[in-house]
Amino acid sequence: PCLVTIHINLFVSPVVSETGASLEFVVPKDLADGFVNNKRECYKFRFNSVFDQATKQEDIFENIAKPVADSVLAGYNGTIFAYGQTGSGKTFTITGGPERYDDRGIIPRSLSYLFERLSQDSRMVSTIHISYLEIYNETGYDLLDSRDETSRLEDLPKVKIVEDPDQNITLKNLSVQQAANEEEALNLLFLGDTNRVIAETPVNQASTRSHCIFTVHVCRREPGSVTLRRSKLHLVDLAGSDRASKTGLDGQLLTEAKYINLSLHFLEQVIIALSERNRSHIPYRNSMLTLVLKDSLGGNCMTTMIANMAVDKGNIDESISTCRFAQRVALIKNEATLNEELDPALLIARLKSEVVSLKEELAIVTGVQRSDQLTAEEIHKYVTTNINLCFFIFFAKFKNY
Ligand SMILES: Nc1ncnc2c1ncn2[C@@H]1O[C@H](COP(=O)(O)OP(=O)(O)OP(=O)(O)O)[C@@H](O)[C@H]1O
Repeated sequence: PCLVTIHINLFVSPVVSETGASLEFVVPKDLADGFVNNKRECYKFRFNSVFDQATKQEDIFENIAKPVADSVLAGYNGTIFAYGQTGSGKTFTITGGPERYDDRGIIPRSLSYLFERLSQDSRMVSTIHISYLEIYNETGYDLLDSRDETSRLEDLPKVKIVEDPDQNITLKNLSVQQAANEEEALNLLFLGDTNRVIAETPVNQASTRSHCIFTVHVCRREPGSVTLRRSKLHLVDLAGSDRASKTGLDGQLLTEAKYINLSLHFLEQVIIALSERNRSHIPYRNSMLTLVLKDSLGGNCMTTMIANMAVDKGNIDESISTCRFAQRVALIKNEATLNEELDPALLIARLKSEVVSLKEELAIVTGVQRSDQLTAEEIHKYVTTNINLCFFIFFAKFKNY
């Protein structure tokens, strides 16, 4: 199945027309000059769905996040990422607005939904863990650090990527904390968001210029079963995609803009490579973002991209560039598979209890009670076999000489 879906979330009243799930930008000749392309006036893009500024957060959750959360409960990985220029509503969509309860975004609604569904399903034993990572200028920071000393981003624990020989990625120093219920999970979200805000200064609005990845790790098993089902839900608030060339920045801001542009460029490169069927090499290693999302973009994952746009006249070129990026993402076809694995400790316990009951059955049938000690006959058989084997090896070596 095609698992990459693109949804457009419009914030500011559009100067574009929406027809079903497509968007049409009509750029007047005078505006086109110096902005986009003064030859072409009409740009049309098709998407899985288009939401205008009147759409409620609840509708966004029902249409976009709920199907992904359902697949996570079924044991598949899921990713939802919000892409778009600064101020287009990415944080509002992913986390929500601070003022009204109805403005809760995808993260709190997904947590609430996951805990509700897990509590209804008494056939499975489930646990939820949370991690929250911020990537700023190619360095990862653990947002779930609960020490009170954080006043700058640099005070947070730095997260390092470690790759094992099988090219599996682990994130060293990123805490993964258990949440027993919705309230505990929301407290972790709050802790992470507080660290995000504290680490900012008016000069350094890091959250605007960093990528934030909130991950819900779900582990499920039937009572007594040795099979574990592990899945992850990544909810990603990307840095603003504004093009550095246009923003007229210098100094630290320019450095940040370059990092963002570069990491989004590498994200695009990975996406393009994934959409080409015969490509054997996917350039995940170029940036921390693509390495962290390695199993969540093209691999074993249901990926949904939300392209946020502030579609007013001044932003028309950024909006068209966002649409173009979204169209390229739509070309990826993922094959998601169920993440099942055996728990070795449980497997050994099960095999041991099977041995005990088989011994009991055997004792009933043969009338002989087995113990863990070998019988004299078994010891004799074992010793004779070994002597014969040594003799055979000696003979074979002797023949070689
Ligand atoms: N659909 C919406 N309804 C009401 N307010 C919104 C909506 N979308 C965004 N806003 C408001 O617009 C402002 C900018 O939105 P937001 O911070 O989510 O943008 P952003 O894309 O995350 O920006 P940045 O890249 O700087 O992080 C915020 O004050 C937010 O509350």
